[in-house]
Amino acid sequence: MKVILIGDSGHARVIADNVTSNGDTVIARLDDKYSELEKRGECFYGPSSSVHELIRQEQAKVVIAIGANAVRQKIASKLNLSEDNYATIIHKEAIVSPSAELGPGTVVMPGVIVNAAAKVGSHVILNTRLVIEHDCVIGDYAHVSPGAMITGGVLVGDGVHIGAGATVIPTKSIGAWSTIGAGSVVIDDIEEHSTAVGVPARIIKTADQTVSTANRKA
Ligand SMILES: CC(=O)SCCNC(=O)CCNC(=O)[C@H](O)C(C)(C)COP(=O)(O)OP(=O)(O)OC[C@H]1O[C@@H](n2cnc3c(N)ncnc32)[C@H](O)[C@@H]1OP(=O)(O)O
Repeated sequence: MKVILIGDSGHARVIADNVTSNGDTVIARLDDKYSELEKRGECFYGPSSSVHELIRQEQAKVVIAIGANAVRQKIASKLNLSEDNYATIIHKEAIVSPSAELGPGTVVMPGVIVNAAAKVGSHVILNTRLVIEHDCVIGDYAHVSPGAMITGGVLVGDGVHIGAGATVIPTKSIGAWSTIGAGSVVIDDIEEHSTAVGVPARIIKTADQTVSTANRKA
């Protein structure tokens, strides 16, 4: 498979490694820091607007290789490609249950385990060595960071960022576009657009306010 990466930063370099781990080839790195499409060696570099031309010319699939969830969503909306135009990239050293589902544009890094009947949406990042346990549902544009442990039956909303090494206990829900701090342990449902940190995780920010330290539960 030929793959076009949208984005040309550190995250894109990691995804390029994932692509080549399977014997596939990155044929283009598109980023709006480039003004014109040009070929250097075997790879095209150019602005993201070149993507439509390259898909037609090269019969390639696309991955939006940008770490920020909201930016990934914005670019997907702007490109307006069909689901078929996106690749799902699974590193050869990840373990994905045959009964799990992964959406288009989703990337699965080395050492990840996705267990039975998990449903992972589109344009999701499942980062290095995390675990998504059985029956979890992970929304579109979510990013689960390295080493996180998402236990059985957890619901992770669209656009959620779960920090490195965080744990979510079984059947809890993380509302859309919330952030869980690195190393936190989520033992309660977390409402949308919140930031929660600590062990156990407590909400420190909501969509329209910052919860003062004094008001947080001990
Ligand atoms: C390959 C890769 O690199 S993937 C990237 C993975 N990235 C991550 O895991 C980063 C996750 N991000 C975090 O943990 C961040 O600290 C966030 C998003 C939770 C909070 O960031 P900010 O909104 O900037 O909060 P800020 O740094 O101002 O901290 C606010 C308070 O929360 C506390 N806090 C922040 N993060 C944490 C945490 N992870 N655990 C416990 N407490 C925390 C701070 O000590 C501070 O407490 P105080 O008000 O009592 O002083």
